[in-house]
Amino acid sequence: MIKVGVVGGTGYTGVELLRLLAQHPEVDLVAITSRGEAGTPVADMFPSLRGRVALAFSDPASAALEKCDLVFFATPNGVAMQQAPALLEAGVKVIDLAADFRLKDANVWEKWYGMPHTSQRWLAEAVYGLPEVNRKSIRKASLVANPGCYPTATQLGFLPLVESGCIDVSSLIADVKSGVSGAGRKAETHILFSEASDNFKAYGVPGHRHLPEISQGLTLAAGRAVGLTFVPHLTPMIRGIHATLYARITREADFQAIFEQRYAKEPFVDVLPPKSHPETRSVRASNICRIALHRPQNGNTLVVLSVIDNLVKGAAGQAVQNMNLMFDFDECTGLSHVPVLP
Ligand SMILES: NC(=O)C1=CN([C@@H]2O[C@H](COP(=O)(O)OP(=O)(O)OC[C@H]3O[C@@H](n4cnc5c(N)ncnc54)[C@H](OP(=O)(O)O)[C@@H]3O)[C@@H](O)[C@H]2O)C=CC1
Ligand SMILES: CC(=O)N[C@@H](CCC(=O)OP(=O)(O)O)C(=O)O
Repeated sequence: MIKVGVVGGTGYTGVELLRLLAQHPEVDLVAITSRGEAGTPVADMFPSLRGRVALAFSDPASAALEKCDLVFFATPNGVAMQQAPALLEAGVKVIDLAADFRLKDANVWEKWYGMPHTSQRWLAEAVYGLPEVNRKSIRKASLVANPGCYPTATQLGFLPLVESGCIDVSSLIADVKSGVSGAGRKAETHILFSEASDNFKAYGVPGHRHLPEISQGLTLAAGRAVGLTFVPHLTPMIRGIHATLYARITREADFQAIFEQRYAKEPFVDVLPPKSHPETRSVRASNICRIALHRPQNGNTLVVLSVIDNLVKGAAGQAVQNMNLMFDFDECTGLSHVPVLP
């Protein structure tokens, strides 16, 4: 068993982590922090965890996190880069669910996140936690930067094509929809029930902070700079991401076979039969990404459909998958739930 702490246990990714960790046979949860709720039993705030998590929230300053083998940060952007280095220097492994260690260039980080990076040493050491790309490095990492939710669905959908050399990587288009839990648990007007339900809108069209993260990953996969148009949308559902991805063919190939071969050994990527239409509810509460490929009217545009649960493969589940790799557990431990319908 490993001793695990969670910094930021009151947000949606925090409680999703607790749901998964409470059922993980190799994990002993020893600390869950909240500054605002210190002293409150976790199960008082989240009755779904009654009988499964006996801890109370503790203040991060007094939580003895340095006694853990692994600490997850499920905190807003900018927190882990301040608090994780001391733990890492004490030999504790860290997985950050926020964006602090995702962008390799500190100038790009500052441009998109509006604050200087305070831990460039650990930024250089961090491994981007997309197991389908970096499995070997994740196994040896002390610090894993867990990918964002839109970047997970988008990169998994584009990767086989970008790696194949058979598409024009300068004209990629990602039209992606997210459920409202993607915005977190904080009180904000645009995610009030009467604003977000029975409504649908694009946002961040001039530039969203996941654009540089997706571009960074696809550029590495392509071996040259990619050109990407990324448009996120807010949909009136709670969980789920649906990415509709467009790529122009430059060389003919059996694209369905390319996808099937690329993900043949991936436990959490399911390539559907040709012409399928994956639904977000087919992955709800699971760590699975389902992908389907289309070639409308046999033209020269490929359309890839990629769905995930933003809180699981897009956040907490992928973080547990990374933990399994870092501690040499079976990669699927604690992650074999069947999706929830309806
Ligand atoms: N929602 C999603 O689908 C996804 C979210 N993410 C990322 O995961 C991270 C967490 O998001 P989400 O779960 O929505 O959480 P919230 O942002 O709603 O919650 C943040 C948590 O962090 C704690 N916290 C806030 N500030 C500090 C601080 N300075 N020091 C210590 N703890 C702090 C809060 O508790 P308290 O203030 O009481 O200490 C709370 O428990 C974010 O960076 C988000 O971008 C990533 C992928 C998907
Ligand atoms: C629907 C919604 O609002 N989604 C969030 C992105 C999800 C997220 O938390 O991303 P990071 O981990 O990179 O911060 C947004 O667009 O800001």
